[in-house]
Amino acid sequence: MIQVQHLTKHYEDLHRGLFAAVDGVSFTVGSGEIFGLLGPNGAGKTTVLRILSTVLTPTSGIANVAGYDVGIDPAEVRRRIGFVSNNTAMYDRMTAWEMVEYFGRLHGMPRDVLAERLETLFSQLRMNDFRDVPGGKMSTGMKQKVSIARAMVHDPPVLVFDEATLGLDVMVARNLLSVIRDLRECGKCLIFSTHIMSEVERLCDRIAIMHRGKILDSGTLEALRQRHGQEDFEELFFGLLSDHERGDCERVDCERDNDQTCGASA
Ligand SMILES: Nc1ncnc2c1ncn2[C@@H]1O[C@H](COP(=O)(O)OP(=O)(O)OP(=O)(O)O)[C@@H](O)[C@H]1O
Repeated sequence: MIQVQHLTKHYEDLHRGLFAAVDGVSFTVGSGEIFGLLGPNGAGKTTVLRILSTVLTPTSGIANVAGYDVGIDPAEVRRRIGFVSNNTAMYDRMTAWEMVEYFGRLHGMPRDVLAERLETLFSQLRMNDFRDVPGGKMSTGMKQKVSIARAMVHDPPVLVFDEATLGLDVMVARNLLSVIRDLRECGKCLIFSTHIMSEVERLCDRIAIMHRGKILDSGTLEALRQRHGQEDFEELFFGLLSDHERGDCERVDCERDNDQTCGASA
C-alpha cells in the first residue's frame, strides 16, 4: 500500500548549509498494518510524512501510495490518504458536523454519499454527543476527534498520524490509540509517528527507528529485540542512537584528518 525507496529530502539553512533532513529512507507498509516511525525531534519523521501526503516534493527517491507516485499523480494520492497531526485548529463558529462536512465537500463527495458517510463516521468515532458543538466550545479531545474525522471523511485506505497524541491528556491519547487499532481491524494502512517509545511498543506491528534523517533499523519489536540482544526497548533505542552519533563523530574526525593530510601534502 505504501512503498518508499531511497527517499531523500535536502534543505538548506544558515547554520547547516545544505543538509539531508531525510537521507535514503526505505520502507513498506501493508493494509491492516500499523507502522511506527520512532525518532527524537528533528529525526525527519514529519518530512517523510509530508512527502507521502504530497505537501513536500522529495529531492530524490520514490514514494508510492496505493499504487500512485506522489510526484507523478499527487491528486490520486490525496484521494487515498488522510493526514492527522497534533494541529487541531478549528473554525470557532462551525460545528463538528459542519466542519467534517466541509472537508467532504472539498473532496468533491456527492451530497447523499457525504450525508451517509458523516453518520457512519460520527458513530464510529463516538462523536454524536457533540455534533452540534461549535469549534470555539470544544475540548481538546473533541477537536482531535474532528481532526481524525475530517482526515477520514473520504474513506482513504491510508492514514498518517504525525505526533497525533502530542498535548493530549492520557485519557484522550488512550482513546486515540484505540481508534487507530480499530482502523487496523478495518484493513487500513496506518503510519504512526511519535517520539514516545511506549506508544509504538503498544500499538505498532513494525517499527522504524529514525535519527538524523536515516532509518537505523526496522522490524517487529520482537525482531529488533533479538537482533540487538536487548529486551528493554528504551535501552535498545538509546543504544542505536548513541552508536549512530558516535559513528557520525568518527566520520567527521576522519574527514577532518583527511582534509589536514591533503592540506599538508598540497
Ligand atoms: N523548511 C525547512 N527548512 C530547513 N530545515 C527544515 C525545514 N523543515 C524541517 N527542517 C529540518 O529538517 C530536520 C527534520 O525535521 P522534521 O520536522 O522532519 O523532524 P521530525 O522528526 O518530525 O521532528 P519533530 O518531532 O521535531 O517535528 C530538522 O533538522 C528540521 O530542523
